[in-house]
Amino acid sequence: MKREKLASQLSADLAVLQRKWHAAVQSGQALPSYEEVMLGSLGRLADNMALLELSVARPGVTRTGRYVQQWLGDERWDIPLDTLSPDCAMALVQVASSALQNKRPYLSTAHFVRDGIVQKYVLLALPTASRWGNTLVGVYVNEDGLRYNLLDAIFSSTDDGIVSLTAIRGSDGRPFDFQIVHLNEGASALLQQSVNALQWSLLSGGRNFLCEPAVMARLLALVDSGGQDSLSIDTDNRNLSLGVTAFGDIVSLTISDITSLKKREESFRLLFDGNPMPMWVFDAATTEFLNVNDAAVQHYGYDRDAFLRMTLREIWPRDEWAAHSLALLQVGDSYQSGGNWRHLKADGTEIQVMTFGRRVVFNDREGFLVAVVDVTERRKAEAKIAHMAHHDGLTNLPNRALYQERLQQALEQARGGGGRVAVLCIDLDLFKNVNDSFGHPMGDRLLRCVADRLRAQIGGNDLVARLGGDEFAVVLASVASPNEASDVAARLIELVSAPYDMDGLEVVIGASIGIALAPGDGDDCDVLMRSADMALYRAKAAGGGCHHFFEKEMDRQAQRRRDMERDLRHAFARGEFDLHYQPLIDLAEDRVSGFEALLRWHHPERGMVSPADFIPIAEDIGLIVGLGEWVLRQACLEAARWPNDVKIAVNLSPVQFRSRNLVQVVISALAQSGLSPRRLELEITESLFLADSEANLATLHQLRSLGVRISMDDFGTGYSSLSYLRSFPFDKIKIDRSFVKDLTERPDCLAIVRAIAGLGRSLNITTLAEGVETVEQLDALRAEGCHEVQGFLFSPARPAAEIAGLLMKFGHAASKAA
Ligand SMILES: Nc1nc2c(ncn2[C@@H]2O[C@H](COP(=O)(O)O[C@H]3[C@@H](O)[C@H](n4cnc5c(=O)[nH]c(N)nc54)O[C@@H]3COP(=O)(O)O)[C@@H](O)[C@H]2O)c(=O)[nH]1
Repeated sequence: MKREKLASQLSADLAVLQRKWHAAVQSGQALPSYEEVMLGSLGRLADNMALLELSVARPGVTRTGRYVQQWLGDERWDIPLDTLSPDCAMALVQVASSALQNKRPYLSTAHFVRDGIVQKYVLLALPTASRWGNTLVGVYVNEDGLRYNLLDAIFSSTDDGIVSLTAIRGSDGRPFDFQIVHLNEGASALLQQSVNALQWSLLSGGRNFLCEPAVMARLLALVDSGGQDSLSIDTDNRNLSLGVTAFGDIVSLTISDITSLKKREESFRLLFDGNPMPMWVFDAATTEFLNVNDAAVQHYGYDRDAFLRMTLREIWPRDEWAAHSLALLQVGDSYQSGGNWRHLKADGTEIQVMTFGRRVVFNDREGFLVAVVDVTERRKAEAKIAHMAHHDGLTNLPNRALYQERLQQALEQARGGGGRVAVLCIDLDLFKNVNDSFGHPMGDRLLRCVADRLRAQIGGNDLVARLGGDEFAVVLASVASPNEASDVAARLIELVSAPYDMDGLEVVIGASIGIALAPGDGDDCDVLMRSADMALYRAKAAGGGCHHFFEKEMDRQAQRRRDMERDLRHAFARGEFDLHYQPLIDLAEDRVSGFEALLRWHHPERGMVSPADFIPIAEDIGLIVGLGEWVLRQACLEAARWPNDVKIAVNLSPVQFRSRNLVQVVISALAQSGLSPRRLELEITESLFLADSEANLATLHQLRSLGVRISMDDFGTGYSSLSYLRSFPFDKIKIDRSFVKDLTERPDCLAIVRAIAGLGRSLNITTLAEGVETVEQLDALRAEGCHEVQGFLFSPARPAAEIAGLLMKFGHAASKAA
């Protein structure tokens, strides 16, 4: 019967039976009666029915229709289930049990294999109750028409080729050819011919790889010997694997395309053998090396054969045997060594490695494929970087970071044990001179020598560090008393001050040391270091070559200085600065020849702060550059309002020269104010020549070439005032007021003033005496031939608003007006 017809009859039968069952159910009863459902009225359907009784000692099929008898292959009635074929028994029991459990009809399907053919059956179980009180299940069984060949299904489910051959024997009884009796689609694809073309064909007449004489010979040999064989065939860029089994004259072939597998193997081999990273496979149980690549042979230095006779243990340093073995026991299917392991090379050198392993089967042995990264150089570099992070590159002494770490530790220990810690800040005296005179390479050598001497003295828990430049520091982790710290400081000063032999050149420097103690001078690193720094400042101020302990007063001074710095930074924006002007008197003409602009700071709380106090601070914090520019512009603007023959003198700080745009600022101030350059005098001090004098001289020349006049202020107070007169053509020398002050009482001062005035005359430089307070001083200066004077005798510096009055007062006969 056609499948469609079978299917429609099947669904009609199922519908009838279910309707019948439901119609037979009486109200109040769980199951309909057996008699109602099964007896009398089933007609054609009775052929497909089996009656099951499960609730008895030996469950079985009590009645069967004709169709069911064929299905069971058993025509008896009352067949115990355990004597039925298992597939039928299981299908019946499952559907009947489900129906009884649910107390309603239960539909199920089952597949059965008969003569290699798979058939699908539908089973409908109808639970009923017999009048004798037992339950009986009627099971309708019918085929749904779907059948297929099991072997074909299996064969076609694989891409592998399956071919059955039968040997053809000649008259001599020997096999000489084969006929293909069966093949699947996979074989057809691999042999590149259709199933129809191949089936029943002779291999001898074929054109595929099975027909190759070498293959045929192997197949024929196997017919004789029986058993199994396997062949590898490379054809048409494909790698094929042939499995052959002979049963008498029947030869069964399985053909697999292993091209991609081969490629994978090849890539693996390439990855392993040609890998620049050392790799090996070792046996998981014995740790024997099963394979090693060229990189491993080269890197470790064992020759391949020796390597393959070794176990892992032989490349482990003895002290790591236990740790290595334990780690191996704990690895899973893959591992990556967390830390570094050490391995031994053939020449006995140790390397640090990281290993990456994966469990593999190699030549049928369980093992691990391992890749090794030699991190020896990386670790050395890391160690070097770590060292560099904590050490000074020049002297190899600990640096500030390590110093602070150690100081912190010492403080914590002292806190716990009640000890005392001393911090010694060391600054070299005269080191700058060596650097300036002999150059930086010599300076560097000297620093290394100093470091060596300090290192030789400071050891144990104590530490000496270089903090930068010529600054060193010592932490004495435990000192019994301040005296002990003082003794160490004195010893270090003596040590550092001993002469250094630099290639036959004797170099002498000194050292100053500031000492701070904890507890007392500070409880944490920063405070303690600051305290030691303040003490060092005091030692330096005392002339160097000595040590000084921190005192609380230093802290107060430092605080005052910090306050001043803070206030100074805001003073400009708050408009707290002002310029006052002090008249300069020309003695020959007896009139005001100009004014010196002097900066004033009106502090909101402190009142008037002297420039002598705040200008050095403004210089230190770099504020003087902006402030000096403001002074210059302001003074030029003011002077532009004065008569044309009245000059303006403006003080310049050496720091302003460092800014390198001083000339531009002067040009701009002149242009902005319209003041003639001839009316501007710039006052500089000798300190300008102490550093970078070449550049500063060049700037001075540029300024002078603008037409601006240059005065040397505070003349006579520096170390080599006279020599500076040779280096630059000054327009004016201002004789320092310290000489003027005692002019009339001290012959030496008079002699100095006389000498400077004479110098001025012979070099054609105007001389001005500062700080003239008395008529006697004025007379003496006039007698010595000074050209100009300035001082309280005439007027202190006054605000701009009073200039007109001063000019009026001293415009003519100034000396008389004073
Ligand atoms: N770079 C800059 N320096 C400046 C500026 N303004 C001032 N200064 C420098 O500050 C120092 C102190 O100045 P100051 O307190 O203003 O003192 C000046 C005069 O007031 C003082 N003077 C003048 N006559 C007398 C006197 O008869 N007796 C006496 N005891 N003092 C007197 O001398 C100072 C002027 O000195 P000098 O500059 O050397 O001519 C001082 O060094 C100023 O230079 C500035 O804007 N920039």
